[in-house]
Formats: sequence, C-alpha cells, structure tokens
Amino acid sequence: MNLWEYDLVIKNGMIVNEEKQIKANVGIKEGKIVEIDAHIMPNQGKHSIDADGLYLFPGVIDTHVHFNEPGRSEWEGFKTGSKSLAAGGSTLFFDMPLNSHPPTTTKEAFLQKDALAKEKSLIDYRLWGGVVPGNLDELEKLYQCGVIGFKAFMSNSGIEDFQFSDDRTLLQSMKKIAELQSILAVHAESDTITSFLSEEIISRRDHSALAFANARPIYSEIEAVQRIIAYAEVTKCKVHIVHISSSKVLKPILAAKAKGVDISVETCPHYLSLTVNDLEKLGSVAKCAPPLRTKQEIDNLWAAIGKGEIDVIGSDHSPSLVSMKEGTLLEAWGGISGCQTTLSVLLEEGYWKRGIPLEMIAKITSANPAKRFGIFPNKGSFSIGSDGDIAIVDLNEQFTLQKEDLYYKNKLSPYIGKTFRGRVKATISQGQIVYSTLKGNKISSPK
Ligand SMILES: NC(=O)NC(NC(N)=O)C(=O)[O-]
Ligand SMILES: [Zn+2]
Ligand SMILES: [Zn+2]
Repeated sequence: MNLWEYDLVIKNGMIVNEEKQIKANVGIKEGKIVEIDAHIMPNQGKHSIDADGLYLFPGVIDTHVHFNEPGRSEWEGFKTGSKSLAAGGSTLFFDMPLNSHPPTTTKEAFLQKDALAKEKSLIDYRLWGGVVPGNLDELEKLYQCGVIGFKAFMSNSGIEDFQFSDDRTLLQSMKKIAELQSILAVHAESDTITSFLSEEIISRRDHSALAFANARPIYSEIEAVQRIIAYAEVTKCKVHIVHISSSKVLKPILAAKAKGVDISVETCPHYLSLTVNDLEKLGSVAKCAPPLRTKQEIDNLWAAIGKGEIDVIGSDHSPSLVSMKEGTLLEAWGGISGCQTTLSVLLEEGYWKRGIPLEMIAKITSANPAKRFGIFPNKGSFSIGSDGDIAIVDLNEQFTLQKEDLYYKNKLSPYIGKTFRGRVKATISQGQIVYSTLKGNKISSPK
C-alpha cells in the first residue's frame, strides 16, 4: 500500500494559467497533476513544498534551442543545456536540427541525437527535423521518428553542414510536410538581400554594430515571410516563423492568418529587451540573426504581445565556444545564449515594466506552444491529468545575473550584470524536482 497519496504536494502557491490566477494546493503523482484543490493537506505528500507568496507557472516550453550534441558538444550539450533550462523554469525544449553534427536531416542522425538526449537531459524534450537541399526522401522517415516539426533556413545558416533551402527545395518540402500534416519552422531572412548587403560591409571592413544590423534589414525578413506565405498558400503547409525582430514583420503574418493561412510566429527575449546600441556596447555576445533593432521596435513587439499577436517565445539559445565570440563583429559566431533567462527577461520587461499580465506570459511560454505543436493539454496546461511541469517563481525577488549563475557550458550571456525582478526558485519536470534553491521549512522530504 502506498503510504502517501501524492508524490509531491505544492501548497499555497498562486497558480497562473493562460486565463486566470488561483490560489490552490497541487498534488502530483507519478509525474502527473492529479489534484488542484484548496484542501490537500501538505502531509499527504511524500515531498512537499510551501509556495506561500510564490507563483506557479506552467513549465516554460522552449521551442527553439541549439544544444549542439552530438558533434559540437564543447559548445553546449543536453546536460548543461537542460540544467540551464531547468534553472530558468523550463520543463520541455525542442532542439533544433542544426549546430549538432551530423545535423538532424536523416533518420540515422535523429536516432543518434535522440539516444543522447534521452540519456542526458534533465527535462523533457522533442527534436526538430531539418529541411536542406537533397533530403526530401528523409522527411517522412523523420516524421515517423516523432519530430515535433521541420526547420528550414531561407538564408545562410552560419554553419557549413546545414545549407539553406532554395525556393524549389522549400516548395517540394512544404508539399511533403503538408501531406504529413506536420509543420515547417522557418528562419525567414532573404539570402539574396542579406548576402548582397553583407558583401558591401565586408569589402568596406565596417565592423560596427549598425553596419551589421543594416546589412540584415527588417525588409529582408519581410520579403522572406511574404515568400513563405505564398508557398504556404500553394502547398497548404502549416508554417511557423521563428525569431522575428520587428512588429513590421508581423503585419504580413497577421494578414495571412486573417485570410486563413495556417501560420504562427515566434519572437525571442533578446528582441524584447536589447537594442543595436547594446550590440555596439556588448559586442558579439549580443550578435544574432536577424539582428537586434531599436528601442521603438522593442516597444512595438511588446504592444503586439499585449494584443495577443505573438504566438510563442523561444530563446533561440545558440551557444558557441567563448573563443568564437572573440574577433570582430563580422567574424564572430552569430547566436545568443539565453535559454536560462527567458522567464526573468519576460517578467522584468513585460510584467514589471509594461504591465503585461502574468496570464499572457504563461500563454506565450507554455499554453500556446503546446497547442501549436499538438501536445496540449498534456503539456502547457495547469489541469488534472497534465504532466507535472511547473516553474515556481518569486515575482518580487530582485537579482543581478552573475556569470557564475549560468549553467551554460560556455558562460556567455548579454544579461550578465543586469538586474531582474522575478526569480525561478524551483522547477518541477514530470513530477521531479529538477532545480531548487528553496530552503529549510519551504521544502520537505521524508526523513
Ligand atoms: N546557426 C544558428 O544557430 N543560427 C541561429 N543564429 C542566430 N539566430 O543568430 C539561428 O537560429 O538562426
Ligand atoms: Zn534562425
Ligand atoms: Zn536558432
């Protein structure tokens, strides 16, 4: 007979879901939420957490990380990557097909990566499959392996072993992905525009932040988005536009949605908090593509979030060796490490500075991604029968991020030294406490 009714009880926390906040106790058993009630007694749980004064968010689903394993595990890896996510309140991630080697463009590569993720990840995960010129015949096999969706680039990916897709590759792959009823995530920048403009600054040897940003302009994103929308209309393929840097890119996406195109959109914490001036000041630690924009663009993206126009937040954690961030801005690795700081950035910039409701933050970090990628309500929901995936947050705790706080293999972050209000105190993934800084009478286990 089981002595305990629940494996874990979290009492007195304020539960935040996409619609409302309620104060209740939560009972978790065998990895699932089995009770949400004002009356569960804490001693009914084998383990218990006193969350009085704390907020319980549905575990953050990070739809966009590059953990580089196998092949480039010196850059990150499933162990350090998932530990960083857990420390930031994430309980599920979708790993991108590129920056690992081999890239996840074949069934064999999928199986190799999946075995490593299974062995090493602290939290739950899914893998993206890659679309590259020449791997059309692999898409169905990848789908059968259980990929969460497919990813293609419309411009240079920054890495030799993952080529961007020409228009014909896009059309053929989208037709296939539509048949499979899966989804294509797209890095939408025009290669023609970005390479044309980049050649100019390279020949001028202009290494300034503004030159880099101007060589990857907003209209290059808009052009790519418009083209992919046209291809979505032709093929009826579901699409998801990753990491938009400006609300101007949102306009054609919203217009397509209104016309019935099955399209969704992601932005990242860095487009919601950092500007091209920060790139100038911080250097290549803040280099990414598309690049950081202006304060006005940040405000406009937040306004769009307030209106519910952005579906999903992904960190686009794209780490590298520290040495790859040295040298000039044009040579340095393009990608920001950010998977640990998503919730803190959203709480500071969204909730505290701009009054974005906590429910909206829960929606774009958890409920929406789960719905869009077909895993709701098992994931992304605070309800009976859902996975016990919870981030316990002290909204009022202020902290200044230190390099030593980071669990990344390479401790790079544009947020080191920045102060945030809202700190993750513990993370529960499928009922297991995978991260906790709760102490003393706040957390108890059988003696
Ligand atoms: N090779 C990359 O990881 N690229 C990533 N880099 C960025 N965003 O700067 C991305 O997602 O495009
Ligand atoms: Zn990208
Ligand atoms: Zn990425």
